[in-house]
Amino acid sequence: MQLIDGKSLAQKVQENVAKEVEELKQVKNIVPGLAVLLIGDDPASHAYVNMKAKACERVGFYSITHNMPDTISQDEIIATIEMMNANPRIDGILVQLPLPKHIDTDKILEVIDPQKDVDGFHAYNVGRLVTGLDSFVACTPLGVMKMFEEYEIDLEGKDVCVVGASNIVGKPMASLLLNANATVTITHIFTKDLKAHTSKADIVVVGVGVPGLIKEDMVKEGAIVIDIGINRLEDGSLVGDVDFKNVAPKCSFITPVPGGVGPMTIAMLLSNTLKSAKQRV
Ligand SMILES: Nc1nc2c(c(=O)[nH]1)N[C@@H](CN(C=O)c1ccc(C(=O)N[C@@H](CCC(=O)O)C(=O)O)cc1)CN2
Repeated sequence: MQLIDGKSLAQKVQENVAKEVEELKQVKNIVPGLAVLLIGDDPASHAYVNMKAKACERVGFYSITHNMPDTISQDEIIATIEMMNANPRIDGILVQLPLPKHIDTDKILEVIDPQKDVDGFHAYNVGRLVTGLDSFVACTPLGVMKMFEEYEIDLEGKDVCVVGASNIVGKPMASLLLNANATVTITHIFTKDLKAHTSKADIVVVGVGVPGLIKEDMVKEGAIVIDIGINRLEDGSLVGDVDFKNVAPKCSFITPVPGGVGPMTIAMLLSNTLKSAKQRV
């Protein structure tokens, strides 16, 4: 069994981004800029946004965080996004999710200029991804693809079971895998027999937020298991959606939580923002 080390890979991606930022500054006098909108007081969202701001600082980006109370109106959020759309120093805009219940997430995401949509959540970029065109791709699934590349895991013709069909993880993950010529099954809350699907798969990718959902008898011998789940337990510890201790011995490759896919999310956000800055006109 080989552990896929997301922490080290994320570090490597960040170092490469930092080098490219230095070049971009010297050759074109461009400093990539990221704007983050953080609405409400969810502690996990605050922690992730802080991590993003620190990562931006490390690689030499300009970044701004718009911290807003959860009493804010939808129109005020839209006005802030429009301001960022028009700001020439800003190459990437993201709205930290989840949003408070009174805000319509789909409406908010549609306002972001698709050319600055470094989270890849805008319908324009989702459509381009599905059709196999170049686009901004959601950071977590993009990070998983980077892991496959780094560990030379060939996807062509592989049976992959994606557990979870969310817009930010499961669906873009399935599109990326399909574009890489894998045979993809997406399972979700209404799937009748989850085990029937996972146990046949060469690769299982899970991101649903249910601690320990994937058990030893649900994966085949030699499977590759990618755990996108991030669940904070009452004792403060962090676990994924896979029963790691019992599943790992059966796997050829597996990602841990923490230190697996999570750090790749921020690394790929930096990479997407750099890509956007390079496309500045
Ligand atoms: N607008 C977005 N919102 C959310 C996204 C996203 O990509 N865009 N993803 C998640 C949260 N997220 C980034 O926003 C994120 C999650 C986890 C990690 C991470 O590095 N996790 C570490 C553990 C960190 C800890 O101790 O808490 C790990 O798994 O090792 C980074 C970013 C939902 N919202």
